[in-house]
Amino acid sequence: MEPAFYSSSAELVEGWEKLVSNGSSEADVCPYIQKLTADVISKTAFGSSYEGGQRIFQLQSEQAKLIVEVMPFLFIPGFRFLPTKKNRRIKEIGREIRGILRDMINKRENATKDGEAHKDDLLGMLLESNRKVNQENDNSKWSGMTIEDIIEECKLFYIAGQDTTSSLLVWTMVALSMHPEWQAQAREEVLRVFGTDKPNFEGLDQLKIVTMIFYEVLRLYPLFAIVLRYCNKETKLGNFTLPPGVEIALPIIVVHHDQAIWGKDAEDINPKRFSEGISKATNNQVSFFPFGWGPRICLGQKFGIIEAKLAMAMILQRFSFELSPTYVHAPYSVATLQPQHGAQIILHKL
Ligand code: HEM
Repeated sequence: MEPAFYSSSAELVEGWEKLVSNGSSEADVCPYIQKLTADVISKTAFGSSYEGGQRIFQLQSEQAKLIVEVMPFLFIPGFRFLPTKKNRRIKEIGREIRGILRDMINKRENATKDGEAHKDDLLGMLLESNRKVNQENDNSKWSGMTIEDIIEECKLFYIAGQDTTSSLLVWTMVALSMHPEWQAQAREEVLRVFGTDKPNFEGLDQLKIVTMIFYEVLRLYPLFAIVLRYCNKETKLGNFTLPPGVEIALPIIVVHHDQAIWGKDAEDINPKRFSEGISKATNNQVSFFPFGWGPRICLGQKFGIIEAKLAMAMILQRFSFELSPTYVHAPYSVATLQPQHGAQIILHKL
């Protein structure tokens, strides 16, 4: 993982170094950071480079935008089955993504048969564990995952592993631009731990201020505004009894902004509230859950935080940054919480 995190972050900062060759330059950082996290997930999950997965990312983001557009009509029973232009495009995209992934899996299986494939990425591990389960059962009865299951897992990793970490990094750059005093503290910490050397995993563990800033950014801008739960059986929730079949929305964004929990400055950026860790900041209540909670909690939270820390450390080592006057603060939710009009930031070479 470390080489993929490092090489993709190095590519990002090298690109920005060219951009600021005259000292300073303005850019919407979103596409650069999206490319970084797309590259990392492509390499670690599928062993392919960004170009290999580029079509899947394009299709998934088009699909997410269309889904947000049709959402207001979903209360009409059967609406999603109507052959409207948008519904047809959503289905078409789904078919194209499944086709690309099926092709990727077939190629990998053929390469494995020829003894060529590597097994240390997610796709390799899924196929290998599937092969073992079936061998243990003498291939008599199919008991592993089906190709369709594997396709669904791959789709989930593409969407869960890319948009999330990129949004965290983008919001962190926006927050640190709004609060240069925290940007200075974060840079001081990074330079104290790494100097101008290449960051390593052990050092990333020592970045306490950067971690506090990430938590505060995830509190104010939780990438998923809500998570959903479905009651399989009658469930007691406080004074309520919920019958089976009921779906519950847990509004992360509302809890994270609640003044009764976080105090009068709930709307302000104050990383200090996490200086003694999450349990102290929340009084041991479940009031901070940007990665969800319970058995379905995010599988990639450590992955995402380490990836973001490494990228942020490399950015802080090389640049200072501030918001451009053209930036408009408008968080909106398309699959994840994103700045609606981009994140225009002025980068200065250090
Ligand atoms: C800062 C980054 C991230 C945030 C804020 C985040 C947040 C979340 C949330 C809120 C959920 C739903 C949990 C629930 O329903 O309780 C989730 C699920 C998931 N995430 Fe993440 N995520 C992040 C990064 C990642 C990364 C980098 C990966 C993969 C490498 C990943 C893989 C997954 C997977 C596979 C699930 C589904 C787990 C399941 O249903 O059992 N996430 N994430």
